[in-house]
Amino acid sequence: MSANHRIAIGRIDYANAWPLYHYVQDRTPQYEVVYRVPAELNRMLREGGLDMSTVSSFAYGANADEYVLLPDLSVSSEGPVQSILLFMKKPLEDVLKGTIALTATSATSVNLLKILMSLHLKGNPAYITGEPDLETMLRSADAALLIGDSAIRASWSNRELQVLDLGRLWQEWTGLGMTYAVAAVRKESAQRNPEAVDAVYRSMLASKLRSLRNLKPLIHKGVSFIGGDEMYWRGYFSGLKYDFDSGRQAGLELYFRYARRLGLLEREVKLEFFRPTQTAEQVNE
Ligand SMILES: C=C(O[C@@H]1C=C(C(=O)O)C=C[C@H]1O)C(=O)O
Repeated sequence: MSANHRIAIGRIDYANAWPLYHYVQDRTPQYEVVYRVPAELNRMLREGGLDMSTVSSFAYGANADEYVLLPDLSVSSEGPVQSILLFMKKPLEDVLKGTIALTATSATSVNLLKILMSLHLKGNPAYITGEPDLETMLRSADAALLIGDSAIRASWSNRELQVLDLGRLWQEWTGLGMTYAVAAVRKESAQRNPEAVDAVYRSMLASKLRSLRNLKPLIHKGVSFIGGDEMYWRGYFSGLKYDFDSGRQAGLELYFRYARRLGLLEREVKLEFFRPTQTAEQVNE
């Protein structure tokens, strides 16, 4: 991890992050990309096993002193997200005082659920955590929270269950968008190797712009790797937002304040950004 060595980059191994990485090479002289679920990336970045990664936005909040954010990159939604879903086998009023199984792969969404349950819906459920398998989870709980590709697959094959989309619920309650993942760099890595961080940043920005300009390659990848049809994937990628503008930052700051109120975060979070040599506009030209 010292200067002139390849830096290690984490990549969320879910469809929701594809636009940020689809055109980013897995290995260059400057960096190497590692694929994992968010909880694993959160841990690896915290322990210094990665220099930079897309991580749960909650994990940024918990370690904000150690990280800086790459500007203009996020995984967000303004309303329904379609892949952060609470599957309920009982009516909501029972779930509010029942047991909810949480996926062990997440950090943002499990805490978002706790915020919504407690502050918005005035519930007080018990929580258990397990592997993201809906059938197993619902054997010992009244509802189960899944994220990412597991949530997408489960939404296709469990149509008898009631489903709450947490992005939709958050927006109905706060009027704001929600940011689930951000791109964070360890401060020491950004200081030691700014050129490599800059190279990854430019490459991710370019990937985002190219992916969103023409969704077809991602839509085809979704159909062949995960299933569903082209219409589903067009709707999915159109519903997700990948910029991190001031409105989305305000949504995330509100989430951090609620998380702090519930004791889920110890400190107030201030968003701090890496200073790239090129802006998003310049990459776009
Ligand atoms: C949009 C999603 O957001 C993901 C949710 C995360 C979390 O809950 O910690 C982390 C990364 C995001 O990519 C999703 O899972 O579908």
